[in-house]
Amino acid sequence: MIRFDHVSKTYRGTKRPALDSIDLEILRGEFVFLVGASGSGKSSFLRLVLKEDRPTGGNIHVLGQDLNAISNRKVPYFRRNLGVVFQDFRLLPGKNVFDNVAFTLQVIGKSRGFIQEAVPDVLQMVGLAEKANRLPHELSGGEQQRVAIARAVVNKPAILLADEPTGNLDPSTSAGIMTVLERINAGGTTVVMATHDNAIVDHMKRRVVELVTGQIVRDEDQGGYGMTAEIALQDSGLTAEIALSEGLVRPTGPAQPHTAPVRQVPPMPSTAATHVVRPDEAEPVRERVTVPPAPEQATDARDQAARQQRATAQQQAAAQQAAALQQVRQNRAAAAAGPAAPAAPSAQTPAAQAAPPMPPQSLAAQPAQPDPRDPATESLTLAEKLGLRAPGAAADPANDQNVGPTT
Ligand SMILES: Nc1ncnc2c1ncn2[C@@H]1O[C@H](COP(=O)(O)OP(=O)(O)OP(=O)(O)O)[C@@H](O)[C@H]1O
Repeated sequence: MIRFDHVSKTYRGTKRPALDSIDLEILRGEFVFLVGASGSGKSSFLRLVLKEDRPTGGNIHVLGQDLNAISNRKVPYFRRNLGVVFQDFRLLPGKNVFDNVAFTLQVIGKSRGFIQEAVPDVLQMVGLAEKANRLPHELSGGEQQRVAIARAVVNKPAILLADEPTGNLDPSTSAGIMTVLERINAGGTTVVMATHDNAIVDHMKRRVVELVTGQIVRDEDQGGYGMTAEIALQDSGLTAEIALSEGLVRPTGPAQPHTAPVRQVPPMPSTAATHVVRPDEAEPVRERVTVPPAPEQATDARDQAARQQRATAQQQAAAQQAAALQQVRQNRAAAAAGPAAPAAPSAQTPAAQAAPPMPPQSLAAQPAQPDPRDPATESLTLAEKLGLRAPGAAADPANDQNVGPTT
């Protein structure tokens, strides 16, 4: 469904790659959390999947297509298979809920009849059937995000990419959003979600892929948020090499075959739920959701072997990770206290002992660098970013489509 082979991305004017030889395979029906400190490469990963950007090395396949082989002209058609949700909702302020969702379908030329049927269906699924006539500013943040999700999935994409969809929401509203995303995933849509929300990741127990300075340092079934993801890179000087050498994470090899079963979850109530649905609480979904055919199949045997391998490695790594993290924190505290208070030796982890303490000066070595964004991408309209219209293509004056730039 999504396959990265040795994929690297180095932005113009930067030396360090944002993504550094990534190998990863995500199969149909999976729900994958992408975690990692700020600047670790999560959004870059999502942008590459969306073909919003080009890798500087390696190959990406999405839905069986080699992204290098898709011409710019065909990108909007490719993107119709993908839904995207952002932290900041990106709704059209002058359009009501119904029209915000219908917008996607209008742009790709769906009939009025189809729209009249599909939009209420999807609004029902996200629990907003009663609010179809509201304007975005008349909705709560969680409701606005559900409109954005409805818009992203109304065309029944095979893949939903979500970049910190709960980033602006309180915990209980976030839980409601996750219920919606689980429901969408249960309908067969593969969900890849970049997040800093440790509570959600820990609670949902889904596959977790962790990035440190552009490298995958952890790929774990039913994983938790993890420890390295809690440490802001700018604050720690942590790199993938340090994380690996200190045993904070276990090394990962090339992409492993992996299959996640598609689960069924209950229908959404008309108000946001404050409870994240767990697999063992699942009931059949009522909404009409298209399950796209699997472009590739992993065998049960391969899947089991991969899961077994991960489970064993996770158990072995767990104790080591805890000890190593404690050592890193001790080292940082000691370094912050200055030379009069050297780091206390610890018998817990040899690797952690061998590693140099991380002084606060290292923070300056990796400042947050909001490097200039690619002007070509920045100038895209919302319709173009959603992949609904080819970049530069004429907007339909009958519809309010010529919006954006949106960032
Ligand atoms: N268009 C760009 N031009 C130059 N550098 C960029 C660009 N986009 C991202 N970067 C850099 O690439 C690295 C990875 O950024 P990315 O946005 O992928 O990280 P992230 O994990 O999504 O961070 P956050 O959690 O803060 O959103 C960072 O060092 C960032 O400054």
